[in-house]
Amino acid sequence: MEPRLIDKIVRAAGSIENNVVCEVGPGPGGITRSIIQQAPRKVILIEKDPRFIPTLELLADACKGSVDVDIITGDILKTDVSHFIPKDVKREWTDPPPPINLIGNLPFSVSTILIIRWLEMISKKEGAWAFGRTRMTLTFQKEVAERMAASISDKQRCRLSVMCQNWCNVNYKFNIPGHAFLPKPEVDVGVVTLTPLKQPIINLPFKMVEKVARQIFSMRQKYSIRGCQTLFPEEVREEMALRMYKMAEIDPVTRPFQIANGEFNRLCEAYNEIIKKYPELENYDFRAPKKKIDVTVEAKV
Ligand SMILES: C[S@@+](CC[C@H](N)C(=O)[O-])C[C@H]1O[C@@H](n2cnc3c(N)ncnc32)[C@H](O)[C@@H]1O
Repeated sequence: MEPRLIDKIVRAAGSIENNVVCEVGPGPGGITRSIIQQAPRKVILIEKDPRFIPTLELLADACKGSVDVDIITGDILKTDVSHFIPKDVKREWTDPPPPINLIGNLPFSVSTILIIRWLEMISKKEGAWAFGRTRMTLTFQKEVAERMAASISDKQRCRLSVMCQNWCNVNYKFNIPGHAFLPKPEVDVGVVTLTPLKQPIINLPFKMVEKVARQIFSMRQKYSIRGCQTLFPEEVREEMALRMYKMAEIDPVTRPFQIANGEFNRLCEAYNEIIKKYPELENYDFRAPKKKIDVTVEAKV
């Protein structure tokens, strides 16, 4: 990639001088060189492919004495970066973000899985988020970046938008044309920065928010209550979904992409109330092989 574009990705992270920078998937170190030039306090490189490690070691040797570089051969999906972050950079969650930056230009298939995994860690304040509201700068396929940032009524709005925006401030910085990369991807690239919010909009467990958002968006073009019904077994589906919409004061004919995050909050809170009352419904999974659950709605209301 052109040096100008590499610098642009690093600059999207803001000032990284004196920060601890964790780069995921450095490859032969294109972005790493640009990171090192900004005088960070420490650089942590996590690269899965051992063939790139000797080049990264040469790079680390070249800046010995000026920047401390840790090289970890491993899969970011299985690595807890918190082990490599100095303890003194820890901040309270409500403080401004700690001087830590996670930066990565990973294959698209990895970055999309990674952001979901990281959102769950943010929700639990684990890993890099045990140090406070650690910021991320990552590249995604342009369409995925657009979905992450999509606001209400945007045609790209989906479960990923609700999930990302529930735990983070999503800042879609800019696009990089696919032809700027080697090998050339078929699609353009979107650079996104995410800063965890002090308070999530929906303050409920990650898995529950994910389940409600997944089912509601499962029928994108239909009334949102149709997708919501799939949160419940067939016998009680219509009754329970209607109850959920009444409790949340949402019009059942609203389409999924027209539901704002605050309204999702009311829907998730209503779902939480319903499963507190009917705990046997909590593990219902529309996608699992069918089995009958004994719920007598009338008797329990
Ligand atoms: C698209 S290349 C980008 C290289 C470099 N960051 C750049 O921008 O020029 C992606 C890099 O991520 C690495 N990678 C892929 N999956 C990974 C994973 N799960 N954990 C860590 N690194 C990974 C690949 O080996 C490769 O070096």
